[in-house]
Amino acid sequence: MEIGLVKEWLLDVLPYEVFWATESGKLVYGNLKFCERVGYKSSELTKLTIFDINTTVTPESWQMHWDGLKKNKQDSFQAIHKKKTGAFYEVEVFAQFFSNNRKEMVCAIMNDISSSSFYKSLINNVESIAKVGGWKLNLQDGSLIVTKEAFSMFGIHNKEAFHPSKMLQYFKDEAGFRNGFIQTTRKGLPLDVVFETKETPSRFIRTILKPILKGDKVFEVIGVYQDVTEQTKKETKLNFFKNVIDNAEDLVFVYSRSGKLLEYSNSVANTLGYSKSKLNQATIFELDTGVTKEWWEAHFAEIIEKRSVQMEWILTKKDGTRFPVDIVANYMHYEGQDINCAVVRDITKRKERDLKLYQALEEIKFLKNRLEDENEYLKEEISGKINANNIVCKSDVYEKVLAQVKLVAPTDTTVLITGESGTGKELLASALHDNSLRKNRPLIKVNCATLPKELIESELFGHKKGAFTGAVADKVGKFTLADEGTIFLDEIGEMPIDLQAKLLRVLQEGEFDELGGTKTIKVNVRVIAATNRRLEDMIKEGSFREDLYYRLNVFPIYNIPLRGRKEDIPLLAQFFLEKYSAKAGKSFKRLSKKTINGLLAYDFPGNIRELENLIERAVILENGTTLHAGSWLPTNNNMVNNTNFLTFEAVQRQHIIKILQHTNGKVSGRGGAAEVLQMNAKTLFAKMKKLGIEKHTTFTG
Ligand SMILES: Nc1ncnc2c1ncn2[C@@H]1O[C@H](COP(=O)(O)OP(=O)(O)OP(=O)(O)O)[C@@H](O)[C@H]1O
Repeated sequence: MEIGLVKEWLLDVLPYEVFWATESGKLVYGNLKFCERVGYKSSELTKLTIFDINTTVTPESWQMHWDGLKKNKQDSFQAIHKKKTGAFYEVEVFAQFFSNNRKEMVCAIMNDISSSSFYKSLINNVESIAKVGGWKLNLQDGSLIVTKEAFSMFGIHNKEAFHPSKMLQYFKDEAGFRNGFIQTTRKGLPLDVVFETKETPSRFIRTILKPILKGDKVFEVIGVYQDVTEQTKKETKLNFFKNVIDNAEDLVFVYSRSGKLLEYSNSVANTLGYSKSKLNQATIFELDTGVTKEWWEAHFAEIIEKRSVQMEWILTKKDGTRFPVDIVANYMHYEGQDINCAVVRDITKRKERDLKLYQALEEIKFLKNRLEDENEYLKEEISGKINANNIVCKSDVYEKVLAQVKLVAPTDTTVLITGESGTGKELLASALHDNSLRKNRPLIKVNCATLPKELIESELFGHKKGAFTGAVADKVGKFTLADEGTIFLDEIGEMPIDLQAKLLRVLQEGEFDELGGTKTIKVNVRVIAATNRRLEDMIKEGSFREDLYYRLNVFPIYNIPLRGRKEDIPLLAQFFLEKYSAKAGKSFKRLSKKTINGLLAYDFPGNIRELENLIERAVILENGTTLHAGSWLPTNNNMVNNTNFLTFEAVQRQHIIKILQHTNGKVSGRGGAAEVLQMNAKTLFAKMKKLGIEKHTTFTG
């Protein structure tokens, strides 16, 4: 066998792919294995160039590669070859420069590394788990090898786009990336920087560039991209929290079990006044001389047991100033050691507030006690008796009145109660009845002033059907109703004179004649009469029968006006306050001293009724538990000036005068005041007399 044939045979049996190429890149030979791998026949192959096989190679890079090989004779690298079908595969190339018959040539011997799939897949897996992609850039021929993970990390599929000059567009800091690459390639400086991508949400890619030097020149760059988004975000979060802690007003101390200060917030240095270099070396025992080793051990044991302990403490600054703090000491176990993380809050302001609050509370307590004492005194002052008949009394004078009531009540004696309007005459009448043997029978009340004169008779004595026009049915009189009971004739002074005889007969004989009937009716009635008029004067005037007066005045009781028994005012006011407060759903409990003084200073022309109305109004107007003096409280001055406080009689007087002015002084007859007022002329005359309106008064103008 010829030597040449042996060589050729050898080239075909060796487990390597081999081809020869000329300076122009033309392929002049390919062994059987190479032809089989790329899928060309030997005859087809010799028509191809290196650019058909390795698509990343350009004429310029081939020339550089050729020159390098010519100089260095050999080189090894990885490359990607393209088959006739268009598929790519990776190879490890050992290139050797040689000349044959003066012809210069490159012999490339290739080992298919894509077949070592086990290692390849292992590397791929490791890369994808670690999120690490690698690449290698040959600066001489510009060839680039990129791992699968590196491609998929950026979603790129072709090498051109992976070149660092293109990759920079993926990062926000394009200039930083470009500079880093230039520094590595030109100055041989390695790079390890995290770049943020432009995507949303962005990722953080750790970029490592390692220059491979040949002599003093960088001929290759090995690059690593690592997706460190998660770590970076965690770090950012940690930094954020560290920032929060540093900027918090609270002081954060992290101590080891031995008492060494491991970490602290900025506020610690700022507040305590220590330098950071001092704090970095400090222990709890230096920072707080009050803490002993025993105490610290016990404290640590407690936080280990309870996980968190809260306490108040006094901290000392570097300059010796002391201030109160609130400490929450938390137990943590970190990197194999026990940690005390204490959050400390300055409570100076709170303590000052507490002190002020304490002082305020003390003052309130003092005022409360004083008020209670006052109230106690007031209660004592007004604590009189509210007897079974709801008659409030404290004054001795009124006690005497009540003693009279008590005395006469059980008898059948006729009682005449006199006194100003609103003094409680009706109340006394009720008390008389309730304390008599007749209490289980009715107490019939008749107000003679409110009844039209012509109706009083039938009201008192009843009538038979047809007794007078309008008597459409029989009517039982009040005397009949009060049989076995009591009749209370209020405003007895208003009783028409012609009826007084009939009344006298009932009083004397216990009988009367029915109006329009034939029968004489016998009744057993106790009579209690009341008047605010001076009946003696009326007798003199001839408008009240003297005999009736004596018959009524068997047992006179004079009801004292309120201004004559002022001691009763506080008690009465309290009684009405409670009554109307409950009624109005308010919470009044007491009257202020000023209110009581105001009430005592007032004369109460309207007597107890006026006081009652006043308190009722005040309860509506005011709020609280104590009734304070307000605009509702009258004075004797405004009583005179204020027309709002005109008495009922004054209003009646004004009204009658107004009408008389209108009728030119005419009282009775057509167009007279009695007709306008729809009342009996005699009644009006009586009223006028009572109110001091003289007949001869000129009413014109
Ligand atoms: N001692 C008292 N204790 C409690 N309430 C009282 C007392 N005296 C009077 N009152 C109350 O004052 C109001 C007026 O009383 P009363 O109607 O008995 O007076 P009066 O003298 O009959 O008035 P008038 O002459 O105008 O009919 C009533 O609501 C009554 O309950």
